[in-house]
Amino acid sequence: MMTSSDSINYKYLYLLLLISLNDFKPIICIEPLTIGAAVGVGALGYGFLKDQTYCRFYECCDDRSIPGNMLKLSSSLTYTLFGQHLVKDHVIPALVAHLRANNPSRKPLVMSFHGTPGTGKSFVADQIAQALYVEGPKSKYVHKYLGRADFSHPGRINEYKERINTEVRESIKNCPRSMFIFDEVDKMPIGVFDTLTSLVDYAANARDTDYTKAIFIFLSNTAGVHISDHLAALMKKGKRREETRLSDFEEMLRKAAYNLDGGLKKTNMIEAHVIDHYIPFLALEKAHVVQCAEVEFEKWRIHPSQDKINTVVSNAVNFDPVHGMFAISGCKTIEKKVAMLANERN
Ligand SMILES: Nc1ncnc2c1ncn2[C@@H]1O[C@H](COP(=O)(O)OP(=O)(O)OP(=O)(O)O)[C@@H](O)[C@H]1O
Repeated sequence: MMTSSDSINYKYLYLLLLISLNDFKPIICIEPLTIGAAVGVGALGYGFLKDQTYCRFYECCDDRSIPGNMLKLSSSLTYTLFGQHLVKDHVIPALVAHLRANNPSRKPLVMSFHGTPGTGKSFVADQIAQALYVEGPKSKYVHKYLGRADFSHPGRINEYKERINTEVRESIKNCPRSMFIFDEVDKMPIGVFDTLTSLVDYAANARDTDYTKAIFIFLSNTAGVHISDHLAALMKKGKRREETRLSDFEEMLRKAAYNLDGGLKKTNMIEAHVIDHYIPFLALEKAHVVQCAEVEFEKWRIHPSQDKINTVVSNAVNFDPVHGMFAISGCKTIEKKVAMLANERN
């Protein structure tokens, strides 16, 4: 049986129902938006957290994976690179200026390394990659091309141009702090870099991609002999090797790169002055090759006498017939010779 208090309760219930129905309308309207927003925020948050976690363990285009450790480079070049004072003196400041947060330059850094074989061009390029990227030269942001292997046929020049253009654009779009090392540039067909000029030049900074943070390094033997001749001439005049300066070689290198056969010949990259630094790798003398041999013996934990090291170097290295003081292949063959001797001992 229904009591009066029950009927009052029903009234209240009816009122409550009205209120909640009224309230329900906006809730019904708002709900899809609210759910959408919540899902969106959730997805963003998830993506952010996932990126944070992912980039903590895997390589990303960020400060953790690309620390740009110039102190590391400076110390590794100081202790491991022999006979190349010009490289130490100029490559590090060039990189430091380029990596500065408030770098006013509106173009990528472009350096061209020149020298005879085995003077340390690839060695230095690898050390730069090692210092800039946690993954070193194996970083997915370091792109290395070999003239002979990648671009050997003059008949396929247009294909090569297209490849360089596309790969460089895509790589920089993916990570503006990418590095490109073109080795054996002297073995590449003339004109192969022409399409690169528009990317590297000041005017070419596209709206959707930041090209200014990239680094390009060209390695070649072009003008290596000219460097040796000039160095020998300066030394004959009484200049010590360590007293030679970049200005003694720079203009000569620019002209030689433009005029001698190879990937940079007659390139508009030189005409447009987009190569910031021409770095000469001086031909190595016997004393430097001995230092390389010492390092290699050290790797095998063998400590031969100085006489023994001198003998190994004399047997392994040929000196250029013109000046008689520069090792023709620099330190290039020393690693294999020492490894062979070490294996014979074991
Ligand atoms: N100046 C140097 N100081 C110390 N080690 C060196 C030097 N030059 C060369 N080496 C040693 O010799 C090896 C071969 O040198 P590297 O490949 O850098 O020569 P390169 O100049 O690039 O020659 P190429 O023009 O033939 O490619 C290096 O890995 C390094 O161990």
